[in-house]
Amino acid sequence: MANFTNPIVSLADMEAVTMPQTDGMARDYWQGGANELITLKENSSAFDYYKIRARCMRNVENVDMTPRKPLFGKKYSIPVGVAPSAFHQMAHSDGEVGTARACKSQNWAMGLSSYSNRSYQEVKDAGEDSAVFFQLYVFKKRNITEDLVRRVEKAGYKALALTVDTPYLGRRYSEIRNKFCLPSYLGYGNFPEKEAPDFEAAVGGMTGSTNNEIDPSICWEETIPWLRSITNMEIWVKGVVTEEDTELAIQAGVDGIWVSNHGGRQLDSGLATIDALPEVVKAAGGRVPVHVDGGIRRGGDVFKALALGADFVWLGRPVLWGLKYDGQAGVEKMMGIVTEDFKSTMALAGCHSVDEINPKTLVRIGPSISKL
Ligand SMILES: Cc1cc2nc3c(=O)[nH]c(=O)nc-3n(C[C@H](O)[C@H](O)[C@H](O)COP(=O)(O)O)c2cc1C
Ligand SMILES: CCCCC(=O)C(=O)O
Repeated sequence: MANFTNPIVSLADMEAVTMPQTDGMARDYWQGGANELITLKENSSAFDYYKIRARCMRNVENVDMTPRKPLFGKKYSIPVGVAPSAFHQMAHSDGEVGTARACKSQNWAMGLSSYSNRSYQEVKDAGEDSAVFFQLYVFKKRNITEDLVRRVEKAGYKALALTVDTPYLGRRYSEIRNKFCLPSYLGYGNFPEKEAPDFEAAVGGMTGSTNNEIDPSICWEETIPWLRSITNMEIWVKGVVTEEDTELAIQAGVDGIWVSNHGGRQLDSGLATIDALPEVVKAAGGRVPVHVDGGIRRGGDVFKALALGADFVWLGRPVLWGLKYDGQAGVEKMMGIVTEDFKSTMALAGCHSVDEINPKTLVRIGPSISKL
């Protein structure tokens, strides 16, 4: 463990003590976002427009945090999971295996990035029932994607989370300036050496390189049916933020929708995800589950996302802070803080179970959202 002496009682504390001790290239990669960071910042700050209407005198001696619905038939401890993020070995030598062990020990769900350092098989072995989502990028070389999909299905992953907000990498100024590259001693765990996609070539967005391996031509009509033809896993889409795309996704037959703007790393000036969530939930109309990520840092944020209709929420950067803090134990510590904070919010709001967290428990103040 690095030398952290401050008591850590919130995720903000964990961020504050770990980031100054993180190498600049990694710190910029984790903390950065697209362009002027407007969406990155608003993902978190927009939660403050929502206020909780607390009920009292409701005997909250027992509070049950189990999710409203099982996920892939399993009851996790809490409707909060670990979102897929790339290159966990930049935070700790255990990498995604440490993260998966923490998920298994705390009974949390986990998504694994296509760009993990450790392989999907190592992560499945470590995380077992917790390692459920495999986040998919579709590459121009479709045979590489197809082979990967077949391998992760065989390993026991339950669903693909097809990332739909990244036809090109966003323009992340800090990565462009410092020419982000994966340290040479780390690898791409999911690809045989000769097929490893060229992440560095993607840095900079459309102008970064003509050799971007991610296929920017993916679309509803072609890509979802193609994935269906090669896998029996569930197919979810990660990165939907509008009612229009919710409808198209459902028409295309997806099994679930994950509202996300990639933690503000892709399109800058997009809506904060907590503000995009209600229109997606309304358009989905209960036909498929809706999950959300982006800027969630407190138990109150989890509560608000559930109140607005999300079935499950996911954390990105806090997992990296936890890993940096102390590997598996650090991720477990981060999870403990979120769990305590969510439980406390539920009790103080007078909710015994997640089912009781509904739109009536919230009001929104401040600038309103209206379509033009
Ligand atoms: C360093 C980093 C790497 C990421 N890598 C991926 C990735 O490989 N695939 C993906 O779909 N999303 C990726 N994401 C986005 C996360 O899955 C998630 O949408 C986002 O981090 C949620 O926002 P938060 O960090 O504010 O919690 C990454 C995010 C970060 C911070
Ligand atoms: C090509 C993208 C890889 C990781 C990623 O999604 C991110 O850095 O946000």
